[in-house]
Amino acid sequence: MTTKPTADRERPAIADAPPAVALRGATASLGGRPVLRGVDLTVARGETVALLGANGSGKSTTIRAVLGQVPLTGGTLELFGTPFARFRRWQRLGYVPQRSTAAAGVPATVREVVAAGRLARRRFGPLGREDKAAVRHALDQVGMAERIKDPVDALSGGQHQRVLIARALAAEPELLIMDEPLAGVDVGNQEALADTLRRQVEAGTSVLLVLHELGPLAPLIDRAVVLRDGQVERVENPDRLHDLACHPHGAEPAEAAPKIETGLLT
Ligand SMILES: Nc1ncnc2c1ncn2[C@@H]1O[C@H](COP(=O)(O)OP(=O)(O)OP(=O)(O)O)[C@@H](O)[C@H]1O
Repeated sequence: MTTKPTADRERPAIADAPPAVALRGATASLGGRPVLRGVDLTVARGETVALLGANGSGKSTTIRAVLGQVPLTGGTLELFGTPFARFRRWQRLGYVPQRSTAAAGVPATVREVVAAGRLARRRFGPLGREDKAAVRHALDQVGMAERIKDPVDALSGGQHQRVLIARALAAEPELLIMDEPLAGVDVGNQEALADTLRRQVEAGTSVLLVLHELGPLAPLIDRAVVLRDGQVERVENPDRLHDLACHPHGAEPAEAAPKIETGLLT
């Protein structure tokens, strides 16, 4: 894990910067059914926010709404302080989709998949030196550099997942959005990925991620937003303090809230 990208990230100063994500009163429907029913979600610059909740509670839909993949029927969304309709700087975002939706069976090499993470940063055409360094660095970070020439079809599920994480890292994003990034990844590699994510966070990256189990990522989480039936049920800090600013649905006292334990919310 030695290669470094040649370009610095050119981040703006993050003190006092508008939040990476500001979703307010978001409503959305899928298949004619309301799926998000007034979700408020803020990810401050440099913050790591976990979305938790039972199957079908709206976690993936929330992050897909943040990415513009699910249109809002109500409420507002701002990314880095820019109303969504005017937001164009997609290179500031990296996205790791839910594994089942990402396994499309496309014939591509590991290098090609990870290089796709550079698309928002460059014109079409051959990879430049910076792109190649970023691809190599991202693969180093997930421990997959040795498989760079392999077809992704030849990877196991967990290895494929690590390549998808590398694709998001290759974008050198200021906001990483990940849908169950550790699904199918073995414990040893979960620890390694948690370490990678910790370095991203230390470098100032904001992170929004869907998790079923906090696992080795637990120490990184600043706030956990628990969804239920398309609404925020509660918001918890690691020390179980509530963030009322982000919890418009009536938070219970912290001592009454059940402790967030691995696997208990699903
Ligand atoms: N394409 C779709 N058409 C219709 N309904 C959908 C569609 N996608 C999701 N839904 C519904 O929206 C609701 C929220 O789904 P979502 O995928 O956001 O849940 P989730 O919290 O991410 O669940 P999981 O933990 O199972 O990934 C569910 O009831 C689901 O059935």
